[in-house]
Amino acid sequence: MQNRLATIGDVAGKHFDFVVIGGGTAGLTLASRLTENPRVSVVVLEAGDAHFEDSKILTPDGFMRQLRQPEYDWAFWTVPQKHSGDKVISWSRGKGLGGSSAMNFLMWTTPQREDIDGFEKLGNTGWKWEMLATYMKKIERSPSGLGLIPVGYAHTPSGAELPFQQSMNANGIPIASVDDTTCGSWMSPSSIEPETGCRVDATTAYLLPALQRPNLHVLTGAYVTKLLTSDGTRLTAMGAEFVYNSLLHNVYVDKEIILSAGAVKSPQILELSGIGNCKLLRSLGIPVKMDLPAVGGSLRDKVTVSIVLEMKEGHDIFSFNLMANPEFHSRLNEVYPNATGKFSSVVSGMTFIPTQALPEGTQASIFSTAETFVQNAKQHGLYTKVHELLMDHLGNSKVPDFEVIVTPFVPGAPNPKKAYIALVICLSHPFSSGDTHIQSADPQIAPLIDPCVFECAIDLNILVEAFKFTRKVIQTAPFCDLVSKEIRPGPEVQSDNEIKAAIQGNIATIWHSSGTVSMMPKEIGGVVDTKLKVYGTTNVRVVDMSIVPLPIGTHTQCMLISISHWYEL
Ligand SMILES: Cc1cc2nc3c(=O)[nH]c(=O)nc-3n(C[C@H](O)[C@H](O)[C@H](O)COP(=O)(O)OP(=O)(O)OC[C@H]3O[C@@H](n4cnc5c(N)ncnc54)[C@H](O)[C@@H]3O)c2cc1C
Repeated sequence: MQNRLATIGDVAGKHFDFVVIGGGTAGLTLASRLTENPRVSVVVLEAGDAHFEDSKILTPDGFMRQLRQPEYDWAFWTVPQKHSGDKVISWSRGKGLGGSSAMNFLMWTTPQREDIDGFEKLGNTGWKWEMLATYMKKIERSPSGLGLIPVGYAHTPSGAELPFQQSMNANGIPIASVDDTTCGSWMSPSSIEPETGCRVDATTAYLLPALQRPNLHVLTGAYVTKLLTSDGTRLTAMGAEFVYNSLLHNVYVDKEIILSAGAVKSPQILELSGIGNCKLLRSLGIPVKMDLPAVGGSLRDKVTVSIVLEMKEGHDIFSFNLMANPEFHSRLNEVYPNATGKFSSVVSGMTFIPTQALPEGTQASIFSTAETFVQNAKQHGLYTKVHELLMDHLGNSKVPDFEVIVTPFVPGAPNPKKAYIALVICLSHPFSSGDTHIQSADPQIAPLIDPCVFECAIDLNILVEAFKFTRKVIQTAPFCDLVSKEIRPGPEVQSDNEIKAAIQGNIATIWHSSGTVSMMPKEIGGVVDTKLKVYGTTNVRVVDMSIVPLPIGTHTQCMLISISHWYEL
């Protein structure tokens, strides 16, 4: 396969109809779609390596060995978060072919109708759930679908998922079964090959079946530093500049440049190309090509806090540390007689919960914080259309406000022979938003990432209540019978203030960054139009998570791959 990749000689100084920047989730899906037409030539420039047949990628739990490794992960950090005691947050993004789809947790969830319909309510005519739903069905290979992504259930869940679901149910949360809401408890499907149990990412699903096409050229190790644009009131991209083996090269485009470098790097490339906030660009000595102040703004990600539990022995709960330990394999063979391939941990249990499912007093406290937020934001002229939609979500019992994920992944398990489960509590629709901007004209210097976590108090309030609710579920049968003790943050954390401090001190993200090149009308902070074209340009599009203008309550890969199929070139 490696020898089907392009060489620098195939690309440098050459012309292509389409130049796709970033061979990640969206980029490879698009490149595959575009080259279905043999008359169209496409080059993909990917900064990272190919990683073909790499067990850290193919084995579902291999991401534990990828996280923060520079070969696989851009491994960014945020700036200190001032509403979380100046904590910096690890901000992983996949590097190499497949991008973040090669290092994600494989969870496959279709988006909530209201999330996608929200795109249209922001002024993006035509972006409706029904249209996207057609593509969601087409991309899945399942008993009902003929698409390229096999979607199914992993053979080896940890064993904690069903009892947790039953305890959720005992606390009023239904087992999810209906189509019009994601709310409820689910066994999560994964993007996984049923026979081998291997990960399926954008490389395996989209690139490999297309790689033999003579009109598709993929160059790895090609780090794009800027777009080459003509001058004029409407910018036209002539090509892109990239570094390969420490040398600068150009590639030229006849039709369109498509930026698919992800929610951090796509805005970085625009700013390095002189497209962004003119004041910032001038301050860094970058010639301004297009004053587009919203580039890099509206960054949102779903923050999380975890409750880590040590599980009792003798109940066949298999966390990552046990699954990886050969001592436990004979028991695993007995418990999972039909499992094929290597034993590998997966994330299978998730529950989406609206605040309406919480006790009445709790709901009242959340709504009172929300009202205070709205009043303050309106008073200071900071109340946006996005906030308005998030308020609608909060008031809608079909739309989840938080999620609890049962994960068997606890890095540094204190006792390698015991099972540990982390319940990851995740905010579904953060109100707080921040930005990511370049801090230097040097493309090798990482941009600053400031998600402004908890700037809106309502986010912290929801997480505190979600934390208390999750603890109640942990103490409910049958799940409580499996738990030996809470080891993080620990039973001493009880009052609201103690819980707040524990959340602020342990905050993480679920890596669903979006919004930094938002699709919205320009007047309200948009960077791309409904055809995903950058305002003021004739041939620059952005197709990746950065265009998603609202936080999405579910996991993002299914939605993004559907978008990459749907949008018209
Ligand atoms: C650790 C982790 C776990 C996740 N878990 C899940 C999950 O279980 N389920 C789910 O649905 N979603 C999950 N997600 C989110 C989901 O995977 C992402 O939202 C999605 O894959 C992002 O796709 P993208 O195309 O926007 O960017 P990416 O897939 O990240 O692609 C961007 C590509 O551009 C390349 N690139 C960047 N800069 C340059 C440059 N200057 N020149 C050339 N190339 C460049 C990168 O190397 C990368 O390959 C997870 C994400 C992460 C990071």
